[in-house]
Amino acid sequence: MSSDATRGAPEAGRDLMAGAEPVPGSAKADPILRADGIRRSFGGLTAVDVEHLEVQRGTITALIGPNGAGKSTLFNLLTGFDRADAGEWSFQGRRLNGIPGHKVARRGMVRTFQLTKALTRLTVLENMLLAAPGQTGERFAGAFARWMWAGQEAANRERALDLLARFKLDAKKDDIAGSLSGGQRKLLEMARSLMVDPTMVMLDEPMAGVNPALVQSLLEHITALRDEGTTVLFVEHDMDVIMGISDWIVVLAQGQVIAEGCPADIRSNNQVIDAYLGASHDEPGSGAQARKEGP
Ligand SMILES: Nc1ncnc2c1ncn2[C@@H]1O[C@H](COP(=O)(O)OP(=O)(O)OP(=O)(O)O)[C@@H](O)[C@H]1O
Repeated sequence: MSSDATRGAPEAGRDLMAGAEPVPGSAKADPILRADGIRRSFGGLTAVDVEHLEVQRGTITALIGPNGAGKSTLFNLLTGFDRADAGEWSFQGRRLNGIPGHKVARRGMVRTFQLTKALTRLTVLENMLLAAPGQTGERFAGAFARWMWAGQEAANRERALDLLARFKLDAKKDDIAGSLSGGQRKLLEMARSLMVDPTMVMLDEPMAGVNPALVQSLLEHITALRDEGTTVLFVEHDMDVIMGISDWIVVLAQGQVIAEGCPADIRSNNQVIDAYLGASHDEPGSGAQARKEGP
């Protein structure tokens, strides 16, 4: 891809990485997320075995690796959607072990989800409202609570409409989500995650199945989030996207962090190239695209 948005992240994000060593488990100046000894096995297979990982606040960090490296499993563990066999991890200094996904989101760390079949039957606006923070009316009874609840519903609706306008989905607010294109669904997934005003967003393959015409728009949204101060951690297979917008890259292979660094470090790291070639995958920086889904 040769677009402006992939030509290089604004310096601010990369400046934050200036003191970080390009080695697995390297310390960051101001880590928003830390994980130690996090492990998950399925039967005899160790899917994740990460000794130490820190994610720098205010940056776009990519989590990459060949198929089956453990990226999705690590995402699930960190966000409370799977249980680790061992390890400790914290977000903004608070331990997250054993905290379920919806509570992790309330603490400011949200992940995107592909639209499930049930959600595709709802309208775009209904999808947004379902992602809104907890409803006050569920906790209190009586007229005062109903009045407060109505106020909250109005605020949620206003936020949803603002976000839909930002992602250029406002004209589609009453359309059934299932009628959206692959790229528009990705925009909706991102917009949904912002309903809770997160400090950190974790994007699971934001470019998968996206028509090239919408890739540019998605990239601009991701860099805009970072420029507004939101920390972004994303899993992606498209090497052009990864090398273009990441401030820092963490490489997983067979459940372990085998390399970390800025795009230039990773591009020339032989261990990373070997891991990808060993998995018959794209060579990092080759420009080849290995999307799981078609356009
Ligand atoms: N629920 C599960 N039960 C059994 N094995 C699992 C389960 N989830 C993941 N695995 C296995 O754990 C390993 C890591 O899988 P994971 O999906 O985390 O990798 P990934 O890096 O996200 O791969 P991809 O890029 O293909 O999505 C794989 O060998 C996978 O088959």
